Amino acid sequence: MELLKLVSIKEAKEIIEKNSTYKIETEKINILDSLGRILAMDIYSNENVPDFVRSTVDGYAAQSEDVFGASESLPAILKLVGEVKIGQTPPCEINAGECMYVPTGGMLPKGADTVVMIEYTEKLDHETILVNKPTAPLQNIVEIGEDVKKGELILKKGTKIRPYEIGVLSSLGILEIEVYKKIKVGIISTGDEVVDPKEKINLGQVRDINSYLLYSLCEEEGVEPTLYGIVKDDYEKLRETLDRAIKECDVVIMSGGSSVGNKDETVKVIKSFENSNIFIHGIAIKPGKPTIIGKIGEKFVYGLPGHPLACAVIFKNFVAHYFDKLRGFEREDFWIECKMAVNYHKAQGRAEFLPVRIKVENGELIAYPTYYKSGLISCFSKSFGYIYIEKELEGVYQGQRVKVFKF
Ligand SMILES: Nc1nc2c(c(=O)[nH]1)N[C@H]1C(S)=C(S)[C@@H](COP(=O)(O)OP(=O)(O)OC[C@H]3O[C@@H](n4cnc5c(N)ncnc54)[C@H](O)[C@@H]3O)O[C@H]1N2
Ligand code: MOO
Repeated sequence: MELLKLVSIKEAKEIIEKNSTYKIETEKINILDSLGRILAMDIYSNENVPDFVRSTVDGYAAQSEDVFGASESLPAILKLVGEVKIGQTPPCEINAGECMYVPTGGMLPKGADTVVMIEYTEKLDHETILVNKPTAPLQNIVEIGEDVKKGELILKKGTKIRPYEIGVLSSLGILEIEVYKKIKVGIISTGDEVVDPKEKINLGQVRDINSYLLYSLCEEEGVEPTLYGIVKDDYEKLRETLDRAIKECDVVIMSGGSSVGNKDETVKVIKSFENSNIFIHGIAIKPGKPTIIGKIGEKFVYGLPGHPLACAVIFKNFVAHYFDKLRGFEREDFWIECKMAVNYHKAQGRAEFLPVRIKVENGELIAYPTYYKSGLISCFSKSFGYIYIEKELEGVYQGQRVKVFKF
């Protein structure tokens, strides 16, 4: 029986990168439809935001020199020369010894360099204001271009659009942006024992988890999944479904039948396509060892392990990574540092992704492994994230500080 030739995680990622030649087209969309999409252009600001000096409080625009040293016992006395209306330009400039009422968000009159909050003033009569607290130059104001400067690169190609990016774009009046089209991903579950959850199952059968798991993982990545259903371990049917999926999608993910058993047809079926090339069959990772990654023409085809946990771990590490490459997205992984609750001995020869949940004990974050087998699914839903244990290590010790990455 042929043994799988395992590549390391690093090698697998490099192979994926080297083979990422497929081009994803771009499209122009309204910013309200752009949440989670990846920007396909650099965006420069063509104006200053704000483009006028703006007050951040309700109060009196004044010259800071005039209110320097003002106090309750010795207030500064200013002449009120008018009022700024919100959304309008000030009626006039102010000079030394003068002030003008300005609302929050109102434009500062020329001559003013500070705004005294209304709470620190007293209106003596219709044209006299007493100020009993000093304000420094530039206090309580937003300067021209303080938010965004004209000509500034505000969003880089490859940025994932969040609500905050949409806010910045609307502040500049940019309502249409160019993003990568959603990557179309075909999902095929295989296995004689796998049954659609809508149907009744018999002993020995299992409900299809992977179609649902992969579909939602795809949605989380902002790509467009299509389910091609469950295909029995039948070479012709699998070939026919893969042929259809590869024509209709940019990437195809199959699950099940990736190992070396008698009925594991995935490799045979991929190889039957004239223009196919399998560049990975086996990664030194737990869970997820018997993973297949190849191409049919220019399009990537994945054969993920049938075990649901393995399927999810491989998706996160090697499918999402490929989506990133196609869209120029640089992912940043953040972690939470925790203390390990117990000793954990890792399997030899493979790097391991160990699911954990976090508890707070005596003010410390403690990571508890949610003991798992890769054929299970519920331990992931009980976990916060995972710790990564390198291939060369034997395991992790109780009390050791570990990095917990969120799922
Ligand atoms: N002799 C060996 N046997 C196995 C090896 C090995 O190296 N030598 N590797 C094991 C590892 S590790 C994994 S992971 C699995 C992967 O197996 P396959 O990818 O070939 O998947 P199947 O055999 O088709 O299924 C495995 C398991 O998962 C269940 N399954 C499959 N599809 C679904 C689905 N859509 N929803 C829910 N569950 C699914 C299936 O019923 C099996 O229980 O191979 C080990 N064996
Ligand atoms: O790689 Mo397998 O996923 O350990 O069971």
